Amino acid sequence: MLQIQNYLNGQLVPPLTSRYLDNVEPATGQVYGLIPDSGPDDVAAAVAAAEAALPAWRALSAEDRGRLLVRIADLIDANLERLAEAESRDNGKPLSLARVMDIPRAASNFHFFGTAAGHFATEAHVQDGVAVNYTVRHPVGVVGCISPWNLPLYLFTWKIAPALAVGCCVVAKPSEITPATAFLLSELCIEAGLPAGVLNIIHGNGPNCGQAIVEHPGIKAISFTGGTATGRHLARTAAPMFKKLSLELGGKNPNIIFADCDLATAVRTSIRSSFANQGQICLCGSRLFIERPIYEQFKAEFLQQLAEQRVGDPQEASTTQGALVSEAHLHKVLAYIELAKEEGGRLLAGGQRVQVPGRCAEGYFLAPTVFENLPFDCRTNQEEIFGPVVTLTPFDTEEEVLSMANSTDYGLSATLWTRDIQRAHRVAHALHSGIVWINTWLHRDLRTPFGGMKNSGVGREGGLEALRFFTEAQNVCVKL
Ligand SMILES: NC(=O)C1=CN([C@@H]2O[C@H](COP(=O)(O)OP(=O)(O)OC[C@H]3O[C@@H](n4cnc5c(N)ncnc54)[C@H](O)[C@@H]3O)[C@@H](O)[C@H]2O)C=CC1
Ligand SMILES: O=C(O)/C=C/C=C(\O)C(=O)O
Repeated sequence: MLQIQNYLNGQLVPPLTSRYLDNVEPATGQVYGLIPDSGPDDVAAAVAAAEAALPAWRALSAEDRGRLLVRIADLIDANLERLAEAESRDNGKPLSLARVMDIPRAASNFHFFGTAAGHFATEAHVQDGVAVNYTVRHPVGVVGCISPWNLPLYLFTWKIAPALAVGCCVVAKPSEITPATAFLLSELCIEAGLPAGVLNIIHGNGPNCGQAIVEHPGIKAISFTGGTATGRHLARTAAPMFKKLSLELGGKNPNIIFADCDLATAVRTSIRSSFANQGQICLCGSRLFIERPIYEQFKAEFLQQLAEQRVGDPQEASTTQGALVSEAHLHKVLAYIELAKEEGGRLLAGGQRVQVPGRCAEGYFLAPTVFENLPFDCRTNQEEIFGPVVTLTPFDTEEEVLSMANSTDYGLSATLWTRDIQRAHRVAHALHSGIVWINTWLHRDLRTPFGGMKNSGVGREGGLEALRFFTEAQNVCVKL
């Protein structure tokens, strides 16, 4: 049985609470490990360790800090197979996906921010020969990073790496549902020689452990990715303490397909943007809007390619759809499928739990599900389902599709498919989304601002935005 430990002040230690939570393998429904059920005392010890480590860590040159981060990136690369297996087992995602997406991206996060810190220049403003102002960016101090279960190591490292790069020390909590790769990362940090206390990984649930991180007065900034309701609660706690907040929350993203698109590429990519990671990516396009002249053709080709998806044991090479992350999440998604039927949706594919024979008989598998005939403003089309469930809706005009696409409380990402370059830019600029992909999906450049509008979040991650978030700007004015 895998028994996970906290990474506190450079050591792997049991929680001060002495309590543990079960860790369940979603593909089998069986408990396969234990994770610390840490509480406020564990968090306080982590903050104390981080505060003690801070002066030496921030005094290191960006190059020296970067060298350590790149060493961690190299160790992630060297342990790719072990990490991918752990991620797949913990989350239910296909091993093949963890191998090519989650773990390589975790290494890229450390590599990118390890090298980026050396390019992080300060600004200067000269006032007509009268004065010069220059901006110093100091590390914020000890920061909290709280991450979700859908892309566990990928999102955990996306927060930790920029914080460490600029000289902050970190108290981090991975999701209690998928703690395994964060634990393996703590072993790699020890192997890399990361100084004690610079990064502390405390495991536990949201209300006890996450809440204690948000409430602790020693934590100066919080970077959070997760559900919108949790983000709202977190903001309510942190705002009166004037903590800096970066919130990456939910999405209900439109995928707009115009009749002049490259249909084959649009269909193939839309299968991925609908169902990758069992639809459990905040960037998945769950509302497909198709221009009426190609609606039937798109639908037929989409359903034909969907039939080639294989729901099965995440460890098998042929599997494209693994298990949903938990029994509770499976039931949440199944409840939305019932709601879609009640709202008048016509079921075109899926809609039911899948029984995978053998070791996965008790796993949380769901057939990729497609509905049509639902109004754009029904709950199915407005609320985040965060699973392999999409809707198809025809449209006639650009104006109509924009009003449907922008109708939700979310504004994270959007995809549009067209060969008309002017329309592509016009529609992109009119979409209320922090991220717009034209003729592609999840094409990432780590330098770009990443985040959402409306209820999809506050602030931006990525590139300079992340480096700025984890620093305090101080202006120094010198009279010439
Ligand atoms: N990136 C995204 O957009 C994600 C969206 N979701 C959405 O959120 C829904 C709920 O999923 P959950 O697993 O419950 O996500 P969640 O938002 O509750 O969990 C994310 C992280 O926040 C922590 N957390 C929970 N309560 C907290 C608190 N009071 N203070 C500090 N940290 C806290 C959790 O332990 C976890 O590490 C999902 O069904 C999905 O719709 C979930 C995960 C990722
Ligand atoms: O940074 C990325 O490429 C992806 C981020 C995805 C999320 O934040 C999410 O699914 O929660």
